[in-house]
Amino acid sequence: MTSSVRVLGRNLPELCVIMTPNFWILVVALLINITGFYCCLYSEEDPDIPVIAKYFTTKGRYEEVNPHLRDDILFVNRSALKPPSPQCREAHLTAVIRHGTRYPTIKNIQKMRRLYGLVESRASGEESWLREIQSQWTMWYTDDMDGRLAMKGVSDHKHLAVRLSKLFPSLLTEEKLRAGQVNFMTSSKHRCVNSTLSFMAGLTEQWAIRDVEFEHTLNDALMRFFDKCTRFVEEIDKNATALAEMQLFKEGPEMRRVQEKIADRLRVPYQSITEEMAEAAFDLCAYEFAIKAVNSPWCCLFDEVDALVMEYSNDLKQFWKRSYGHDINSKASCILFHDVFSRLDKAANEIKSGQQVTEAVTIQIGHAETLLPLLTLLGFFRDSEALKSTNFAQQAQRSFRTSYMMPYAANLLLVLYDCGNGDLRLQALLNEKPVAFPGLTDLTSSMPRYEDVRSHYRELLRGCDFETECQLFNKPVDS
Ligand SMILES: O=P(O)(O)O[C@H]1[C@H](OP(=O)(O)O)[C@@H](OP(=O)(O)O)[C@H](O)[C@@H](O)[C@H]1OP(=O)(O)O
Repeated sequence: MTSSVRVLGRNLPELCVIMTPNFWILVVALLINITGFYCCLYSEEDPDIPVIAKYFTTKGRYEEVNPHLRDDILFVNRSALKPPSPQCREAHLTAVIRHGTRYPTIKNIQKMRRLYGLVESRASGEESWLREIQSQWTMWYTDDMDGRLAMKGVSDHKHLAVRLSKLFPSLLTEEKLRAGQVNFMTSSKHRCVNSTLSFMAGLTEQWAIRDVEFEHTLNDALMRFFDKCTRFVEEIDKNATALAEMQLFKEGPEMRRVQEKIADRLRVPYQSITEEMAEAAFDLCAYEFAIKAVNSPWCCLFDEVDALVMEYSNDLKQFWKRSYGHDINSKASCILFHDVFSRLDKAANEIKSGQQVTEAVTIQIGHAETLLPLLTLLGFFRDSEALKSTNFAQQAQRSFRTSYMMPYAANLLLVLYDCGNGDLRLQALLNEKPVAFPGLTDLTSSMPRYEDVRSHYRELLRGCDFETECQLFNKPVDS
């Protein structure tokens, strides 16, 4: 991706049409050198997309993980599914989905408000992006927004529903929906309930269904298992030392340099740009883009080097609070793991006994902290080395990158195929892209036999007891 510069509020290419490119490049280079004039970068692909949009971690858009959707939000590629033989037919779909694009939580809105006050009153400079913040932009986020679903989040789920009905045209159908063979389960949080209603609306609008309303069940035991797991609550959620690596990185040299560069761009004292202020600025850039599709002037406070540091800081949070950092993080999702496989087993047994599959589709809508522990339990995105405060440089090519795994509306799909003669296959898709089960190399196809998948996870299927794992013994963290 090439970058271009925005000078005096206008895109450089527009200015270049009247002079030879070399002349203008020289002028800009001189401007930067003489005045320290910081130009805000944007991508040549699309000036409305911040160059740093690919580093927004759990506050990133689904479209950045599936760029083809920027042009056609309803595009699907069924040929990517590749069942091992033409006689295979999809028999059951379980989808564990994160809610859609949301507003910031109240704690972050308050940080953003403090940052805006600082920039409005103390920053100085003639840069167009700074003048835009100080004279045009207003702090429009209010405390009552507190993590609620944004309108973009409604369309995230409406569009996802339509794409899944196109991806699985014999499963997610109007007939099955009306027959009660499509079940909806959600976290009780408003963003998840509203995402569920949006997903349903995507289907009912597609099929012009107006004569019936469909039910959904609130199930926090499954969708918010982390709240119910005593050991997680006591040893991780309430224990600041569980996130020590994240905290050390936030106080370390890489983050300090980001803070200094922001202070330099704003021409304010270094001590006024704390790590929290840097995080608030990064969040403002991410939320303005995710909610309004705007390449906000706040994004001009970061270059790509800075964004990689901010991304790693949030990946450290997710790694140590929701993933491989502590064993209980993923073991807390045992209850969801068993729920998913119990439904797959039920469908498999109905197929083997020649019965109709009673539950064709289950849509389960939760949070990043619902999906990430489950992906961890299944072994996805595990690196050889843990993410630490001291190995940022070595982790540049890590697979544990929440910008890729966990955007708004992120989803894990498990599709059971009946290939005839008792041959059942199971395919996993993450964010609509087929993924192999980690460590399960199936020689015949990308779609392993269901029994091979069950065998691969036999220890978890036999054990992984939520009550046992979540009991608060005196055993040390990570045992
Ligand atoms: O930093 P914030 O307050 O945004 O963190 C949120 C979580 O957002 P995330 O860290 O995943 O970007 C939010 O997860 P979500 O999937 O529901 O968006 C979580 O529900 C909320 O409690 C905050 O998590 P935290 O761990 O309590 O900071």
